[in-house]
Amino acid sequence: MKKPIVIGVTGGSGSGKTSVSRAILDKFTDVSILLLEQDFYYKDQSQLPFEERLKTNYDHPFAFDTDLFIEDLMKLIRYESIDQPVYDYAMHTRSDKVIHREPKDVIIVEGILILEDERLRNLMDIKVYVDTDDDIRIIRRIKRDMEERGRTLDSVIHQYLSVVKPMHQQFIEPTKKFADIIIPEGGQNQVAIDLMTTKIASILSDNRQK
Ligand SMILES: Nc1ncnc2c1ncn2[C@@H]1O[C@H](COP(=O)(O)OP(=O)(O)O)[C@@H](O)[C@H]1O
Ligand SMILES: Nc1ccn([C@@H]2O[C@H](COP(=O)(O)O)[C@@H](O)[C@H]2O)c(=O)n1
Repeated sequence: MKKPIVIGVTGGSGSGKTSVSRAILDKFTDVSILLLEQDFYYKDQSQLPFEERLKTNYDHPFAFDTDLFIEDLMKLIRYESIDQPVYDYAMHTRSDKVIHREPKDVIIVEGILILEDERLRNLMDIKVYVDTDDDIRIIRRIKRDMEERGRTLDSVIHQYLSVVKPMHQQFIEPTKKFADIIIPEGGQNQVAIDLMTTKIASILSDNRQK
């Protein structure tokens, strides 16, 4: 039976997962690809006061609504559409909007903990870990969180040292062993992007001949 190709792209925060995923996406002009970000599936916390949401550990598997994420991914694999939740980083909760997404022949699933859950891993055809040094990741994160996610320098540093770093070591780094491909230094690794693109094109061509 026809089935979309599912590519998982993981790595630590700021490693370049989104940049790698977009670089792959940009390589395909004639095939439309769906990018499904795990971050959109952070649990809804609208019932909690804002001050309480600040205390959540966003780098622990419990922070995600993984059942909903799997449910939506399975629908896309069955070529059914989904209403994807939308996440607001400044408010630390889901927004009341959803985005209607149509299924595609290629799905890129991207996020810090996508290889942590065995059920998710089993849905992926290719698993990629973007491996970037911790110092580079924290520098990128400071810049991004201050420019795009409404954070202060002190809050980014405090969150990194108290939560992001230990959770990375406990939950994210160990998932490297599940990866088929480990890409050093994120989005600028053109050789890795080209290899991935060639592999995806070859699977697509095989699928068309079936
Ligand atoms: N190879 C790279 N060189 C320089 N900056 C990069 C590179 N890859 C990503 N970035 C920047 O670092 C930040 C985090 O990258 P992103 O792809 O969003 O990482 P992730 O999705 O893993 O958190 C972004 O602002 C992005 O523009
Ligand atoms: N309310 C939130 C939700 C998540 N985060 C942080 O986002 C990181 C994951 O996103 P990347 O794009 O960096 O992979 C994760 O490390 C969480 O700490 C947050 O700060 N606030």
